[in-house]
Amino acid sequence: MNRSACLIFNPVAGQGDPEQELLQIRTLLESEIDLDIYLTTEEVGADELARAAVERGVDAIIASGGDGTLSAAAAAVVATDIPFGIISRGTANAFATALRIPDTIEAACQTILQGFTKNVDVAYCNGLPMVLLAGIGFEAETVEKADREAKKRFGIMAYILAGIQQLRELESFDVEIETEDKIIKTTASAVTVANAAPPTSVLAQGPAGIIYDDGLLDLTIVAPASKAGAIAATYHLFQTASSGTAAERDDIGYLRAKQVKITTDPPQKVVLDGEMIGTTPIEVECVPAGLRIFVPSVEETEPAEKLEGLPNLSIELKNPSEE
Ligand SMILES: Nc1ncnc2c1ncn2[C@@H]1O[C@H](COP(=O)(O)OP(=O)(O)OP(=O)(O)O)[C@@H](O)[C@H]1O
Repeated sequence: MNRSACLIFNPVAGQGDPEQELLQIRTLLESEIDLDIYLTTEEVGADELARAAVERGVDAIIASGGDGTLSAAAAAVVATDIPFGIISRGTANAFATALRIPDTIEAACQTILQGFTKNVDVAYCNGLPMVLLAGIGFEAETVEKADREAKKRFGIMAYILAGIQQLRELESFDVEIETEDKIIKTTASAVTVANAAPPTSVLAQGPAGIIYDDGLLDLTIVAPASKAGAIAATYHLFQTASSGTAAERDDIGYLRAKQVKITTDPPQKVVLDGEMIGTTPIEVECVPAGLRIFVPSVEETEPAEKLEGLPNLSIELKNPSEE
């Protein structure tokens, strides 16, 4: 007997041809999975459609769209034990990258077809489900500045341009961070509480690797003293994210905690999984193993070598025994 799933599809997400993409998904999945397909509209979002699917008691929920669609659907699936599939078709694809799920339609569908699932942590931030991260300070501002029009025109560049613009307006604030075992007070320009984060969420990259199934949140505090310092700190975090090492600058701090309460003076804007949700204070609590997602059976490893494409390339294999 075939498996079955509810597919929630955003027909305006990303820069591809949505009709073509839906057809591709159906072609790949429908050989083995009976799909009940729902399209999001401006009025009825992925959250509402996913909640209704949970109530119907479906076998699996698959969401396809940009980060907005995926996190809205995931939020409704938290703590239900219904397996959740992700087919990413957005600009940044932060969600899939953070959860280490392939971001091409074909590979994402293969992952779902293989049927291998894993429980990952989620969190609640001020009572709202959080899969990736909550950003206070300039990460929050970046999202607000990269509007939908700009994203459509410039893709991922929109985020970078918004980030650069934000650096020029850098402001610091007093912050108090209360975890289950300590209270930290300092001055900062950005505080990020991550459950999972892609390397492009630079301001979350204080610790050496963000672990999404350890029952803990990863906090990064960035406190540069000047604009030049902000650029240097951001660049350092970018490097640590790429190399998998922990940040080592006086103006970057990091810690892990099960739960955290953050108050700032003055109040700061907060972005939760890519959406503005208001201002500080926030309270974030990790929900260990709160979401069951389809993942590749073998984690993809980065290739250690890439040479193809270089001009006039020739590769000669040496056999040491013949020397
Ligand atoms: N049928 C529709 N018509 C217009 N807007 C829609 C429709 N369906 C969903 N939306 C809107 O799409 C937004 C979510 O977009 P989503 O994040 O999935 O894609 P994206 O913006 O292209 O991706 P990314 O955030 O990665 O750039 C929501 O604001 C939602 O209201």
